[in-house]
Amino acid sequence: MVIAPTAPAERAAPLGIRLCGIHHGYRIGGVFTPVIGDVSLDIAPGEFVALLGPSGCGKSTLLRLVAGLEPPHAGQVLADGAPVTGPGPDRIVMFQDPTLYPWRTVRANVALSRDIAGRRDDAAVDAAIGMVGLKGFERAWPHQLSGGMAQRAALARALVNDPRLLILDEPLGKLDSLTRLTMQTELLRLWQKRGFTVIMVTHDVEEALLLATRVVTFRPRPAGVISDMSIDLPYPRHRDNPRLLALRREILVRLGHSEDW
Ligand SMILES: Nc1ncnc2c1ncn2[C@@H]1O[C@H](COP(=O)(O)OP(=O)(O)OP(=O)(O)O)[C@@H](O)[C@H]1O
Repeated sequence: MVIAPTAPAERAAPLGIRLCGIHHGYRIGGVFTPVIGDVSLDIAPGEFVALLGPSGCGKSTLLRLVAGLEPPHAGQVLADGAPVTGPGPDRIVMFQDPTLYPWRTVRANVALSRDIAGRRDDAAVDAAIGMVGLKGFERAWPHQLSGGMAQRAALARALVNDPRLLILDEPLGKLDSLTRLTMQTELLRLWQKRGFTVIMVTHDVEEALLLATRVVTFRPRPAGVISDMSIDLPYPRHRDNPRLLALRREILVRLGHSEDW
């Protein structure tokens, strides 16, 4: 297993997550529908874990449980051994849509979570903006940004509070393919530099294999783990690496796609 380089001493230590026998479901049209069925996973501090599975299988639901946005019906989510009972500043979620406030500048958007946390710190805001390459755009409004820049601003907002766990729900899903490649590199660089734990949902098997130390695949209705693979490939990874291509094929087959994909 490849773990991120050790974080500098002043950084908050990366968070370890343990999912113990998680069951969850929703009432849809008056009928209870199981969505997650007995999922257990152990995610070590500093790991970069990608979750893959068919649409609607419950990946985002699992992320919401880890974020503490809702409690599981059964089982437990533990963060560094302590039960997760609600959202916390150590576990930051980033969604597919950047959800920037249109009436706030880039700087004010990035500073927002810091303002809410009552920890005004101009240097931290500047550092986060610099880290995602938006220096010079602090005073821009969200409508003046490209899709990739808006997603960078959202990433800066996620990083400004020095998260111990970054929870990413298809964060690059709506970007064009070139911007997506740049953002993948950026995300990897930030993870290697900052050393936080990452749990990322993606639909892109190649993206999972380029970035993650571990790829977990799920079956649907209710979601259960099909496979859990450590990806022992050095960084930077190349999409045409034969080992990566073999893993890609293996994962696609496990997800029920034909071998000639
Ligand atoms: N708040 C909710 N109320 C009722 N049903 C919900 C709710 N959230 C999710 N579901 C249901 O739970 C199931 C899993 O949804 P979820 O968004 O977790 O899947 P997903 O794997 O992330 O899907 P996708 O890959 O398409 O984003 C779906 O059937 C969905 O209809």
